[in-house]
Amino acid sequence: MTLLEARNLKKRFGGVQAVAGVDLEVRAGEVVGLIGPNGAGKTTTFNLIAGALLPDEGSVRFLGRDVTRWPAHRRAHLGIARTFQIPQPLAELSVLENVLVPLARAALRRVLPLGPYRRPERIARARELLVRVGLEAHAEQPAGRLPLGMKKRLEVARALALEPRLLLLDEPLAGLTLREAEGILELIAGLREGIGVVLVEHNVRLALGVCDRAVVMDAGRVIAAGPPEAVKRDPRVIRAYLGEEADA
Ligand SMILES: Nc1ncnc2c1ncn2[C@@H]1O[C@H](COP(=O)(O)OP(=O)(O)OP(=O)(O)O)[C@@H](O)[C@H]1O
Repeated sequence: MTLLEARNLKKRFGGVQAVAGVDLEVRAGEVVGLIGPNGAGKTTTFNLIAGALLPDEGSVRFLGRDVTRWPAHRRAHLGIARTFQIPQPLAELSVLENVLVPLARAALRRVLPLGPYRRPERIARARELLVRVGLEAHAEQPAGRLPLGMKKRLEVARALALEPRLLLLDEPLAGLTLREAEGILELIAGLREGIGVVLVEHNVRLALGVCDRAVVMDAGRVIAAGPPEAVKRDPRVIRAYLGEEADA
């Protein structure tokens, strides 16, 4: 089932054509890697899908509806959740409370009786989400004191609390040690059940290891798209990545 269909997206900032006609489709049950070197236009494309930016041209359809001009919060209500490259937890609150906040928001959206903020079933659900992302042992700690790798896991739990159909992950591996990154990749691989995931990542090798389909961008355009095995052998991808692969 197709969740997201973006067609011919274009976005210009002054003299820079950041996105120059991008098509992107995401189906339920797949992780799509949106890959490309620095400045390729990945973040801009991500923001056009999340609704943080509006395109100059092109369209975004989600669950069969045209959401091209919708603001981010309306898209979130319809089922598009995102994480941020730099995690922004409510630092003074505990890890558990950080998940309770979006759970209360999701209840509000579904017009369920909101009840007290800490109702037992909501706490149970928050704990389940913490188990899912491997943070159950840290539930009572202040979120601000978690190391970066765990803050990124918390971001994922907070996004999952909104019960999204599409989860957008903005460079979840940025700034992590290789070991932390491998842990997050394992977590991402387990997320795809029933939902679509878009993973923005500039490390092509790591991203290709986890995605079902890769969309590779360079200079605002899609230069290759398909299963990771095919994309890896694509001469345009090899050319765009020669420098980067040498350092990776
Ligand atoms: N708000 C903005 N104002 C001006 N130029 C921008 C803005 N956002 C992005 N750009 C420019 O658009 C181009 C694409 O940037 P974008 O951030 O989408 O690339 P990216 O692939 O996500 O790169 P990175 O991995 O470095 O984040 C770059 O040349 C960038 O400088």
